[in-house]
Amino acid sequence: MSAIRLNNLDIAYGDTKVVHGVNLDIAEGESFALVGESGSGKSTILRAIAGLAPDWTGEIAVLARPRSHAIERAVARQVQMVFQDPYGSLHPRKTIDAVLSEPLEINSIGNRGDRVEAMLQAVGLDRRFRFRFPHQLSGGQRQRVAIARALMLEPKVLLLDEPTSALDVSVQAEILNLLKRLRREQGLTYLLVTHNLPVVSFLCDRLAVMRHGRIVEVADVALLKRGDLAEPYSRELLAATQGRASLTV
Ligand SMILES: Nc1ncnc2c1ncn2[C@@H]1O[C@H](COP(=O)(O)OP(=O)(O)OP(=O)(O)O)[C@@H](O)[C@H]1O
Repeated sequence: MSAIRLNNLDIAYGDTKVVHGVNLDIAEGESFALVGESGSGKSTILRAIAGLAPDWTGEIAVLARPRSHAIERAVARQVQMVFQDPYGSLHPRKTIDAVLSEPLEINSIGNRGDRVEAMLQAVGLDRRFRFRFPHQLSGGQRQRVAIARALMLEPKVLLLDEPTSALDVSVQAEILNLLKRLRREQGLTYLLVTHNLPVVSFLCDRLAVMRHGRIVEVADVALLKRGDLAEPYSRELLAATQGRASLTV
């Protein structure tokens, strides 16, 4: 089954169309990357799938169900977003316990304490972090909390918007390993936006290269690793990273 299917998707901000005619079919369990130059519309596509960019036409289907333009609670339970900046995405006055309990409260899910502790363990955080505030955590620990929050409702799909680019290089590797493990353990589907081709090689099965709001190429990661992308623009992008298409973590 498709986890995410986009059919002839156009997305606009006001009068300006920034995504043009995008078609994508991402299978359940797949890890898929969107790469391309800044402003090419990658994050906008994630926002539209999450219901945060309402001005779109075409079709967005999540787990084979077309989504509407409204915020849909059923979709929100199945698709969660993780943002680049773990500093900005966590409320500074809420403890980690409050941050992780909130999605459970909103959805009237009980047994919250146990669920919060189990999730802290799943993302590799000691239980003593439970009643701390975000400013008492490192950047990497905060991103673990952001990932934990996204997973509290046991979604099928994570939309990851540059999830490691705000972190130190050594911490990036830890978070990438965590994402890889969680995907395996929980059978998650990832749609990841990144500028970092080594991250794509490490974490993804396929990628789409975007330019000016359009997809120019969809390829298997094996082709990226071999430096064998077909389109001239994709090859330029690869050359700009000086051939760094693999990452050792
Ligand atoms: N809230 C907004 N209102 C108006 N225009 C926006 C808004 N958000 C993004 N844009 C514009 O939409 C276009 C696509 O932006 P988007 O953030 O999707 O690109 P991106 O490929 O994710 O870029 P980056 O890699 O720099 O994050 C850009 O021209 C951007 O300026």
